[in-house]
Amino acid sequence: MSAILRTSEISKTFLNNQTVVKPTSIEIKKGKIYVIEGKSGSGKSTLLSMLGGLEQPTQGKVYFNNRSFYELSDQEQAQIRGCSFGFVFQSFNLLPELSVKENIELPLIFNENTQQKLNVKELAERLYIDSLLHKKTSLLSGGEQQRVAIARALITLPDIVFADEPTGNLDHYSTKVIVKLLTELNAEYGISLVIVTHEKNLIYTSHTLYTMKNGELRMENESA
Ligand SMILES: Nc1ncnc2c1ncn2[C@@H]1O[C@H](COP(=O)(O)OP(=O)(O)OP(=O)(O)O)[C@@H](O)[C@H]1O
Repeated sequence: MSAILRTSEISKTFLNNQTVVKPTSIEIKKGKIYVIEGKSGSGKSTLLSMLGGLEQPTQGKVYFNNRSFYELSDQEQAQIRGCSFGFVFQSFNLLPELSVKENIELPLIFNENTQQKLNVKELAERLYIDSLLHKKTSLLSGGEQQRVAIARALITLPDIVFADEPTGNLDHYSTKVIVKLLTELNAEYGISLVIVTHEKNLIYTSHTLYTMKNGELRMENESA
């Protein structure tokens, strides 16, 4: 199967001349789960940001559906980020004054071309936050907030979800709910997942496991 997203030797060097991601080529295929493990500071988040269209590589190219992403217009890039990519960060990034429902619907408001593909109530039920839909997110626990962030990332039924330690610091229950939903939606809709995590159940379900060490990505194992 051909890759939806691929890179040719992307690297990132910051202004202090520190190369935090060494030349890396990776392919993201439809319906596959990729996990990246590695120590703090090894370059995982920087790599994820470059793959997700959030940070331009210093060298090399990122191709989404065979088009060089960072050479597209700002509008085209925003459209791909809004419609085809979903993001989940460890820090939730929710708007505290808005309700759970409004936060989940944010991608639909920010980008006029974005379409709602999943039903808010149904998604909320699957994440056990349906009774919280009208509450402000500032009133929720960390685990509940992350489940809202997951719903927001999935509402457009993206091709790829990028998640940076989505279950870091969360309680066992929220972790279990999040792992279950991500793996179910991967199986049901063929959403590809690219996840930076140390969570053993996500590592267990991954099709390809990578480790990042001093900016170098290494494939540890790959299943069919
Ligand atoms: N904008 C920036 N300018 C300069 N250095 C940066 C910048 N962003 C990240 N770095 C540095 O790049 C290195 C890799 O950071 P990165 O966040 O990618 O690592 P990580 O593996 O995701 O770490 P963690 O697990 O702690 O999140 C770190 O040394 C960090 O300080």
